[in-house]
Amino acid sequence: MFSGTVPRGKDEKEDYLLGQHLLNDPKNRQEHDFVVQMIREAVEACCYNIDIPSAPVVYPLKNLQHLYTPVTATLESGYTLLDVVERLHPTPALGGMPQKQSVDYIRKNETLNRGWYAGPVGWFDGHNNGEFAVAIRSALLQGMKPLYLLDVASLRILILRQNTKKLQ
Ligand SMILES: C=C(O[C@H]1C=CC=C(C(=O)O)[C@@H]1O)C(=O)O
Repeated sequence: MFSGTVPRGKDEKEDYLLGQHLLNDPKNRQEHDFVVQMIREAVEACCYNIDIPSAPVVYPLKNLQHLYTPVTATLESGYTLLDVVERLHPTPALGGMPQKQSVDYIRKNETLNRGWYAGPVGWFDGHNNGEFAVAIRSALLQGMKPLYLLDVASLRILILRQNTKKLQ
């Protein structure tokens, strides 16, 4: 799970300092922890063998660095991948918290229409194989003309495969 962002530095030293600043920034750490705790509660309802590190690490991408906490768990029998997706989306990183009140508040008060801002996208089969990601800041194109264009990025929140039965 990714939440908390800084840019990459222009050289190795600046890159490291930015990453360390992110890692030690109380606001980003608290927000990250809100998401981790929500994910913990969501997977506890349908998984066991839940493994969540006590602290995030800095995860560098091409232009950004994020705080990253990998979450792994095994799905209880009787549940499907969609049960997990339903419980996880939207995390506080996307919809705020408490979930219902903040999503209601955003819908009521935000003047911008987010359109297809965020949603789980993926696949599953009848054997509980599958993989889902949260697509965020998506564009809806009609021809080549954007109807909604916020930016394009994606955030992978979970993977489930029958051979490992792991959720990440
Ligand atoms: C919700 C967004 O980003 C999420 C994904 C990566 C880092 C995030 C952050 O820095 O908080 C967000 O959780 C967004 O860009 O609209």
